Amino acid sequence: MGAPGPAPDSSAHPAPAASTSSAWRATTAPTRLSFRTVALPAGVITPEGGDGGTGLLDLLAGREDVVSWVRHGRGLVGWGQALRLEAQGPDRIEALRSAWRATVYASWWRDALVRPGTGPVALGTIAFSPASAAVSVLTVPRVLVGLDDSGAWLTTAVADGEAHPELAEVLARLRPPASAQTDVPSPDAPVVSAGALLEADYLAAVAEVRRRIAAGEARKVVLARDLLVRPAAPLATGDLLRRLGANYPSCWTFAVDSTVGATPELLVRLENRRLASRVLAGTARRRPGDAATREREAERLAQWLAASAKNRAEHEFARASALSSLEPLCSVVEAAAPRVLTLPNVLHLATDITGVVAGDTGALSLVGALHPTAAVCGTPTAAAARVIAEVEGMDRGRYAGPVGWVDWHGEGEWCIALRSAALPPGGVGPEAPARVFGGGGIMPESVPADELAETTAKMRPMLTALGADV
Ligand SMILES: C=C(O[C@H]1C=CC=C(C(=O)O)[C@@H]1O)C(=O)O
Repeated sequence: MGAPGPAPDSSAHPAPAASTSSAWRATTAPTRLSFRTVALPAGVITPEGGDGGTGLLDLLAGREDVVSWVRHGRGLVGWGQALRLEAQGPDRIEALRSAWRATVYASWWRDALVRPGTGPVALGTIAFSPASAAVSVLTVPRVLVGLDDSGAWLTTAVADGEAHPELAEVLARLRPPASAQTDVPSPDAPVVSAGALLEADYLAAVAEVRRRIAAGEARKVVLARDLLVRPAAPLATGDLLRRLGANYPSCWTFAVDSTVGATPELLVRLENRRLASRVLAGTARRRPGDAATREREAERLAQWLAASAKNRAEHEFARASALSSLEPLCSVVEAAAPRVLTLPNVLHLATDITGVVAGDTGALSLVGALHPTAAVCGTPTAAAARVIAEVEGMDRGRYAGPVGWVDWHGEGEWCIALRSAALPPGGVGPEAPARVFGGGGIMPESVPADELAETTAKMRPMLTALGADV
């Protein structure tokens, strides 16, 4: 791996030291990129849009080929691709971590803001299983727009030696045409069909997992299913994301390499060596209805969930697996008492974890240590993964895998790709179905029909964004 070339100006940040162990280094020399971050004028991008400003997700109206990481209107959106790193197999997370580090080492950047998400950033989506046919990817968009409480910025990434686009040119493209701003849902319902398993087969699969748990093969197994959804008319990925962001503002509305969703589960955020994680497991499903009825129902469900022995035990497995993965990598880890998280479609038992990482452990190393937690796999991990592989009947692809972003010094934010879908390349339409996923933790006392209904409730964010009435 070569040493960095001459800095284009003295404000460029020095690159961190090169990685010494890397499957990546053996195969290819890292690409040299040039990044430039500039602050955007106040009011151009606003959390809610409107008032003369544009919301981050509004920038994606009508677009394919987008990336998104937005919560409460803040985060990152982008388009184009300056670099794509791919990996597969058991070492996929470490290979991506190492390849990104080598890329950063070879690259240059200007960034006077130096805030989380400014400067070099890659967004990633990682397959759930080491045996998956789906590739795990880190992608560097050519244009990335960010917004936090201090304001908005724009990062452009080009190959080293290539000119960055003129700022005026990019700013002119930041306001999509008015025609693209209006989301007109198709009046016709999408066609929804079974994925790997018919509903009856899923009920049988839950019963089979219960039987295996009773036989002592595992203590908890997270089983999932998929549906194929063909909207009546083509739907741009950017418009799908705007619907998800509007309906589930407290979730992370994400899109990376055609993996899209609105997830409530934070795998790990690393900022200034401090980490945060939010473990979710244990669910009560909400019914559609008017606001007042739903609010009363949510209070009742919250009490029920907090007292449910089955859900508390299910949650405890997930909480314990996250803590035991983090402890060896941290100088301090603390977990709050479980609480109830209320979302528009479901309620979950939630544990907030905070900690301080030891040494120079980065976000992707934490992701590698945490994945798969018992929130998406089960307990014990290897036994549960074996049962999933034998009973679920599908390759999960990137569903239930890590999704998020990493910056130049290895910090960033990663969630679990739940409430998600795999979109076909080129976007979803009548001939090109979205594959929507949902799962749930199976415990000895699980009732198959309840577990099936729970998966449907968890699919609701994607199904309604695709135009289905559930
Ligand atoms: C596996 C999923 O949810 C997990 C996260 C929260 C609650 C869960 C549960 O109660 O089963 C699951 O562990 C999913 O949404 O597909």
